[in-house]
Amino acid sequence: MVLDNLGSSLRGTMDKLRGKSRLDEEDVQEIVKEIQRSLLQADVEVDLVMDLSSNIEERALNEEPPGGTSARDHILKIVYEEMVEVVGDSTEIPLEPQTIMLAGLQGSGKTTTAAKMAWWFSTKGLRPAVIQTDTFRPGAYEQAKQMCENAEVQFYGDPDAEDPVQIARDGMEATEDADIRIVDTAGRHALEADLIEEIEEIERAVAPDRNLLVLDAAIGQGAKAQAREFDSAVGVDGVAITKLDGTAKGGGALTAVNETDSSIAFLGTGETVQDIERFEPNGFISRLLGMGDLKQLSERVERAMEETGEDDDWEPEDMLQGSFTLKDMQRQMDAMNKMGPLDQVMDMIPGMGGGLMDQLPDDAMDVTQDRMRNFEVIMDSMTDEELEDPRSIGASQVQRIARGSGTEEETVQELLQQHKMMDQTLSQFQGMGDGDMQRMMKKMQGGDGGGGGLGGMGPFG
Ligand SMILES: Nc1nc2c(ncn2[C@@H]2O[C@H](COP(=O)(O)OP(=O)(O)OP(=O)(O)O)[C@@H](O)[C@H]2O)c(=O)[nH]1
Repeated sequence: MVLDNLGSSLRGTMDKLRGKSRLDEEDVQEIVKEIQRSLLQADVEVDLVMDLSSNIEERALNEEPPGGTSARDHILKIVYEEMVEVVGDSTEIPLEPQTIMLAGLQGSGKTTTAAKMAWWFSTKGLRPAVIQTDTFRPGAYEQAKQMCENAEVQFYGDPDAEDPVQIARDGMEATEDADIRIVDTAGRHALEADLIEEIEEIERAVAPDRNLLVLDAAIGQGAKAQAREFDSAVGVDGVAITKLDGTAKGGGALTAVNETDSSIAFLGTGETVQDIERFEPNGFISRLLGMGDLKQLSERVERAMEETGEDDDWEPEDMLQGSFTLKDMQRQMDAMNKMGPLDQVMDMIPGMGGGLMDQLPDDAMDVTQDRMRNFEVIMDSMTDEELEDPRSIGASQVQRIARGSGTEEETVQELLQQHKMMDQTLSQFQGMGDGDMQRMMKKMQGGDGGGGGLGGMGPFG
């Protein structure tokens, strides 16, 4: 993902601050240097890197950390806030009738993004249409038509017409019934005057409510000049970054957002019409910095808690004291099942990103739906004593449980094996720093009140 290196290199530096309550000048300088190195490697433009790092340095040295905050959390918070400042809020895209024009360099992914956005709007209950004005690239018409078919959205184009401005006008008329009209334009270099004149004319013809600049995440230092030119020609209200699934550096896109004083609207993460995400700045930066996507996690947890209900007797801390019983596993499976795969959930917890899950055996947390269902039936056939103390289950009990649950003895063994692996895995998390895990488990239980789930937990708590 974009700027991935920043997260990992920063985490290494941050980890050295564990246990410290104050930052000295040397700490701050080391961190700032690390940030500069990562951003420059990711192709973020030099001036932006310098501005960002000097803001971070100044705040880290002058701001008093709130009482009880560790040095590490304090600097993380500052870095986070400054990065969020650069990417800005998500571009406002109201769910109401509107026209959006896409502009960008050749091959940046405009046509693909047009169809993806149309699909996205259709999932929100709106009726979108794509208007294809690209007469320049042979194949653009067919590609757009095909993708719109896949997305099951209306499409307008005219493979025989030559004037993109006329196509745009005709397209607006032909798609009158649509709520959302997405106007795709030909790829152009912003520094070529005639091409810029053409997009200005299309803009006048369709009078869009907002213009999005489509940028390939791999765009490097050229991003700044391109963004500036498009902005002065038609005005850039937001940016769609494409190809984030590749090994792109992403820094150019960040520069463009900063240069046009706009914000990110959508992220493209693949070639099919569904590979689009609405940009969400907090989650994006949290993940970038390896702090976990707290907002997303809290939403998932809250949803799971609503569905699972609470269990007052259960103390999540018990799991971290090494007494992870089959009953705990039952509850965990239930909650995790509702939240999504455990490795993804773990990735969203602060301090747990950083490839920690990668170090675990692949199947340590692999409880698929089918197995889960089998496991549930098996556990129903166990006595309370067996659930509390799985080690007491011998060969004859395995036989009995298998018969009682109508499953194979092998499956019962598998369950016991799975439990053992989860138990071992959890014991690795014991004594984790900063109480992150404990707090998260407690919150997952809704144990300390505060309106449910992780909602009340600040990212740096
Ligand atoms: N992997 C990946 N490929 C993408 C993504 N978005 C677009 N592409 C691919 O990038 C290539 C160019 O995308 P197009 O949508 O044709 O780009 P365009 O900006 O319309 O191109 P022009 O009309 O030439 O300006 C195509 O092969 C797309 O499949 C993405 O998010 N991920």
